[in-house]
Amino acid sequence: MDIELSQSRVHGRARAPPSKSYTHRAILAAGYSAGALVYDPLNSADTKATMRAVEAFGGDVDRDATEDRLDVTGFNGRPDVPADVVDCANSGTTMRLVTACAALADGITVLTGDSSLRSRPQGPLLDAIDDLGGRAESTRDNGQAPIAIRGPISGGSVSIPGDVSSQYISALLMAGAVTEEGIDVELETELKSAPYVDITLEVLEAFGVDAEQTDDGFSVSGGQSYEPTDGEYHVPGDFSSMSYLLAAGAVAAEEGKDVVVAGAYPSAQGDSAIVDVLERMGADVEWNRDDGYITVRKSDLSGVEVDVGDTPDLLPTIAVLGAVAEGDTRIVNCEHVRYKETDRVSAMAEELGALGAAVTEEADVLTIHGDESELEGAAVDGHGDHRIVMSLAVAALVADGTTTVAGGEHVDVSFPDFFDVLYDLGADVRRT
Ligand SMILES: O=C(O)C1=C[C@@H](OP(=O)(O)O)[C@@H](O)[C@H](O)C1
Ligand SMILES: C=C(OP(=O)(O)O)C(=O)O
Repeated sequence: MDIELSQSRVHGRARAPPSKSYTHRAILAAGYSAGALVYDPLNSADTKATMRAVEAFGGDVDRDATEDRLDVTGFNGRPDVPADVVDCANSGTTMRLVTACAALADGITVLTGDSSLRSRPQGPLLDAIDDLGGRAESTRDNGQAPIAIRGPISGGSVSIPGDVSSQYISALLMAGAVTEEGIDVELETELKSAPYVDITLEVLEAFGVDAEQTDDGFSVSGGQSYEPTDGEYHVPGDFSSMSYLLAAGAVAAEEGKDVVVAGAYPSAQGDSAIVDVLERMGADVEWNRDDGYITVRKSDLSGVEVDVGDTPDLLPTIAVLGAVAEGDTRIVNCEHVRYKETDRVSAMAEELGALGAAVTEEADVLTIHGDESELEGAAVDGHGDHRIVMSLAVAALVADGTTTVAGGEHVDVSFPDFFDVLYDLGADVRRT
């Protein structure tokens, strides 16, 4: 589906969707338990893949739309061997978290996904499962899905690189809690995307599971049970999704009016750093942490340097801000952002370039030269990636004329009603 957007001004109040990262973990943690209620879940293509996986392992996930809740019957720490191949669709989080869960089952689980997911790196996690006494193989022997995992593992110690995906560590910690021996993870390199492991630790704690950071990595003891307080868990709002709405306000809010984003309570999400990035760029932004909302007005932005080591998902949003700002915006420490649904470093360089931005791409750095950028409406491609689509839609609000973004349907991965929210804020947006 193509989305046509014309230069627009926006204002008003919006609510960001619930956090994708917390929802995945809450659904799987509820699966590891005897059963739990997950309130305010994100219902999106990616989180549905995790729901399907919990069902494949013998659990059950029922959606109660009136209560905005998922009623999860768990498999109580002992996943069945799935009766069929598990399709993780476009979701890296699902594939990684489910790989470690599959290693607990007494048999073989086969995981696959769409063509994007089948090109993303799984090798380090497969090696870790092997080292823990299971068998894990890529069917094409290239470290990518489809993958086959044979369990059961009983825990142990393992070392793993930290600079490919933090999801490997989250996966091992979640599964390790219900092994006999527990799992110690030693990091072979510096950890990228570290706040996502903090999110895992926060959800584990909410489900009564102890896990901790150690001098050289992370550790979880075995023999634990997942039991959330009062049998329920509440998912907070998603700061990665909020970043598009905040960026829209910063570059395109109507004169004298603001964009207010609700659902913004503090949590372990590294992507709340978007507020700090906007402030550093000179945006007029205020975060009321107690009441959970962020207010932003249009302001003149200046280029800054941003290290996205902890916050890879912010790269597309920051790149768009950079194209509107004065001077250079240097996004550094971004090599791991190439291992996402698409290579987001090169996708943003290409598509912002098509809109008239001047961009320099290096292996680990993306520089947007705001002074040499004049955004003009054009036909751009979302590269089948929800974050590329949403960030290009923000760029389209300031580009002269009309922009067409191909692949608008991919927002269903993390923010299914993104275009409705943008429309309600006043954007001139049409599905074609
Ligand atoms: O664990 C998670 O929920 C996520 C971790 C990050 O991936 P990496 O750890 O692979 O960088 C992030 O990019 C992804 O959107 C969600
Ligand atoms: C990379 C992302 O998710 P995942 O790794 O779960 O596919 C994302 O949402 O930007």
